[in-house]
This record gives sequence, structure tokens and C-alpha cells, in this order.
Amino acid sequence: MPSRGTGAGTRIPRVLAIAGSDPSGGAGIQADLKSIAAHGGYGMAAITALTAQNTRGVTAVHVPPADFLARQLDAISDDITVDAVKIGMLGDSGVIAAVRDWLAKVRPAVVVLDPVMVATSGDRLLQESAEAALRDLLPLAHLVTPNLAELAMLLNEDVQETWPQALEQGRRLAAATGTVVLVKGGHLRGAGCPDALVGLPGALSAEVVEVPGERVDTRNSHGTGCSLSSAMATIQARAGNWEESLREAKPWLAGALAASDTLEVGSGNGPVHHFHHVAVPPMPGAFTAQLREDAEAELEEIYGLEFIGGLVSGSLPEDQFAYYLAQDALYLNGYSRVLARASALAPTEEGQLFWAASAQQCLEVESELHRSWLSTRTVRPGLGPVTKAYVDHLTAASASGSYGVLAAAVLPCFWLYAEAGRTLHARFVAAGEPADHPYAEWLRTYADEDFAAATRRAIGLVDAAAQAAGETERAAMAEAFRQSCRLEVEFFDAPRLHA
Ligand SMILES: Nc1ncnc2c1ncn2[C@@H]1O[C@H](COP(=O)(O)OP(=O)(O)OP(=O)(O)O)[C@@H](O)[C@H]1O
Ligand SMILES: Cc1ncc(CO)c(N)n1
Repeated sequence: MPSRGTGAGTRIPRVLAIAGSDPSGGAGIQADLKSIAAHGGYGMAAITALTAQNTRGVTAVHVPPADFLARQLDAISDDITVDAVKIGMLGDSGVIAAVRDWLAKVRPAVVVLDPVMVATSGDRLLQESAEAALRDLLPLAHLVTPNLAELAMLLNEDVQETWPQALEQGRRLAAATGTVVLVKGGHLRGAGCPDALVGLPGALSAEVVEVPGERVDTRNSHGTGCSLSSAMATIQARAGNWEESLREAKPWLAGALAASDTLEVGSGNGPVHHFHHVAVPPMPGAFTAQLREDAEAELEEIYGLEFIGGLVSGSLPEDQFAYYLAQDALYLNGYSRVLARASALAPTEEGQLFWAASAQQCLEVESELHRSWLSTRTVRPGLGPVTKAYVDHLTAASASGSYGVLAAAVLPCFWLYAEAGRTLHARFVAAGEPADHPYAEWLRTYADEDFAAATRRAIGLVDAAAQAAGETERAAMAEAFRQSCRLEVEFFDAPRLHA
């Protein structure tokens, strides 16, 4: 019967999986629903059988009365337009008859039949006595997706081990059933893992349309067949072209196999990662916690600098301190402009206010530096090399077009300064706050609680930006942050080198 096999144009295809349940979530309807969702479909499931299985194998199968499956199917089609159907595990001939009757009545636009007989683990999922009934069901499908063993069984032939022989079998099955056959190379030996669509003349752009693929080196192949057939049904409902559907589904499945290790599900043949292509935003606080961990080395370096040691003990040569203050004033002026840009780009009013207030505060600190520290000292004017490199880096971040990158770039000046200030002040206090210490006043200002509070708010804003960002932007944020941390270290070391 089926001449169409296209449901092209449906925006969110309503896709029904008629299949068995795999409670471990890797195969069966659980895989089908994930695969349908991963391809933008609305998934439905009429359950043919319950299995007790995990990644190691199937321990029990329960097939409910076929009448009840018929009730499920009618409940769906009485109310809902079904754009595509994917058929998986059927269990026995009673179930097959119920599905056949329903297909003949409803005639869905797209029917993909995965002739499931044996699980990846080797356990039977279709009674041997039902194999003939399954063969009779094939002409009601638009696409059949057998693996090599299923292909041979459907033709009553031996299992083929070479790809050309398998394609020949595909041709024979297409001729016998009138449906398009997807011959799958998953069980071939060798580095390649091709799939091919085989159809009667006129059904496809060629009699055999092969889509090559590399073999992914993993044992996590549980549910690949289910996932592929559901993907094909969903994409076909949208695109109306089997070749296009396979060209989209196959690389997705290869990605799902390649990312399967990240799931860590079970100790046998694990499932594939259906949503490997969807970026998951970090948990609140996780991004900045990682930044802080990354910054630990720089912070330790700062504590070990000669300049910092001299600043705490009071032995720092005056000319180095003066150089530092003069460069800090220059830096703060540039930093203020960059913070004003962060305010302009901030996605929330809270962020806008915070960065604007910080920009203003920077200018106030700068003028205070000139008034109380620099007015009594002779300093060489001019932008030092590190100051220039740091301001250039911040300016580049502000021109990057990414608010997240800019916010991450300005963060170390808050964060490392607040941490270093607190630690240095604690050391000064531990030394008994000597009255004749030349830098006592400076050490006291940087342990300020207001500055620590502002730092916490800056961290929160960067974290929020990271959650809103995509993976690429987050990586750029981390890089901008690390670069600023490096420059913080160099800034404290600059007086020793350039004063
Ligand atoms: N190691 C692999 N690397 C890349 N693709 C693979 C790999 N194993 C299987 N595939 C792909 O997975 C899909 C399913 O193929 P396979 O021949 O394994 O079917 P199956 O035996 O029905 O699957 P299942 O393991 O779910 O029973 C095909 O597109 C195949 O090319
Ligand atoms: C329920 C179910 N359907 C299909 C397969 C084939 O992978 C499986 N293992 N379990």
C-alpha cells in the first residue's frame, strides 16, 4: 500500500513509537522518545512489551494482551494526528496483528519499521514463531531498518559479512516488500561503519544511496538501532526525503556514540548520549568556582613576589612603591572606562548600576591616589609596559561584543585584589601592625569590607553571564579571565622590573 512515506512540512512532527520498554533507558521506547525529542519532534509511545533489562542484558519479558495495545493505539489516533510512526519490539504474533490492523486503518504518512528480533546483548525480543508475521508486516512500512542479522532472517538467507553482499540482500528485500530498506553497517568488521538506503527504481535518487561513516570506538551501542529509526521517522516527517533524513541522523548518532562515555550508565554495553548536541548551562556558582580554582596558581605567585614581600614587611624601596601607585592611577583610569562599557552592555539594570557605580568609584580612587599619595612623590610619568598590556587586554575584551567576556576580564581586578588585600592585611596584623611601617595606611585600605562585598557582586554577575552564554562564549570568558589573572601577577611584579 504505502506510496507516500512523506509528511513534509510539519513543524513539530507528532511521532508515535510503538515499541517495548527498556527500564534502563538506553533502548526501546525510552530511547525512541529521547531521539524524537532530540530531533525536534513531539514523542508518543504505545507500549508493546515490558522488558526487565539493563546494559548487560534482558532478564525477563512481559507482553501484555494485544487487545490492550489496540486500545492504546486507538486512544492516540482517535484524538491526535500522527505524523510519523516508528515500530520497534513487537514480541509476538498477537501484537503484530494488532499493529497491522491499526496501520491498515489509520495509514500514517510515515512508517518506519525496525524489525527488532534480538537485543545487542543477544537476548531474543521476538518469538521465533512470530517471524513470519513480521515479514508480512513489512509492506505496510515505508522504511525498514534491519541490522545484518535481521536482514538475513527476513529473507531466510545466511548473514552476510561483506558490505556489497549486504547491499545485495537489501536490494532483494526492497524488491520483495516494495519498501525502502536502510541497510546498517553497525555489525560489519573494520574501521568504516556505512549505512545505505536501498529502494526500488524511482524510490530514491539512485537504487543504492550510501552514507559512509567512521566507526566510533566504543562498546556503548545499546539502543543505536532504536535511536536511528526514531530519528529517521522524525526527520522524515519534517523533510520528506529519506536521503536527507539519513544524512542528518547518521552524524548525530555518531556524535551520540562518541559522547556516550560521559553518561556513565551501567557496566555493560551502555547507552548513547541522545542530547550530546545540546549545551547544558553550568549550575549556579559552578563557573566562577572553576575560575577561582584556575586563579589559585596566580594568587600563590602574587604572594611569592618580592614586591609583595617588601610591601608587607615595609622593606619595599620607596621608588618601587611610587612607580606602583603611579601605574595604578593610570590603570584605574582605563579600567573605569572599561567598567562603564560593561554597564552599557549589562543585560540587567542591576548589572548596569553595579558596573556604573564601580566605574565611578575607580575614578574617585584614582583622584584620591593623586591627592594623598602621588602629590608628595616624584614619579616618572608615562604608561608602563604591563599597565599598557593590561588596559589593552581589557579594551579588547570590551570590543569583543560579548558582555560575558568583558565581565570575566574585569573580574580578577576585583577578585585577586580583594583576596590579596585581605591576606596581606592579615599578615600585617599578625606582625603587630608596627607603628613606623611606611605602607601601613595602604595595607589598611585594601582590606576594606565594602570592596569585598563589591567583589561578591561582580562574581555573581559573571556567573549569571556564564549561565546565559553558550559553550564557545563561556570558553572565551574563562580565557579572558585567566589572561587578566596573568596580568595581575605581572602588574605586581612590574615595579621590580620597570621602576
Ligand atoms: N561503532 C559505531 N560507530 C558508528 N556508528 C555505529 C557504530 N555502531 C553502530 N553504528 C550505527 O548505528 C546504527 C545502528 O546500527 P546497527 O547495525 O548496530 O543496528 P542494530 O543492531 O539494530 O542496533 P542495536 O544495537 O540497537 O540493536 C547504524 O546507523 C550504524 O551505522
Ligand atoms: C525494548 C527493547 N527494544 C529494542 C531493543 C533493541 O536494542 C532492546 N534492547 N529493548
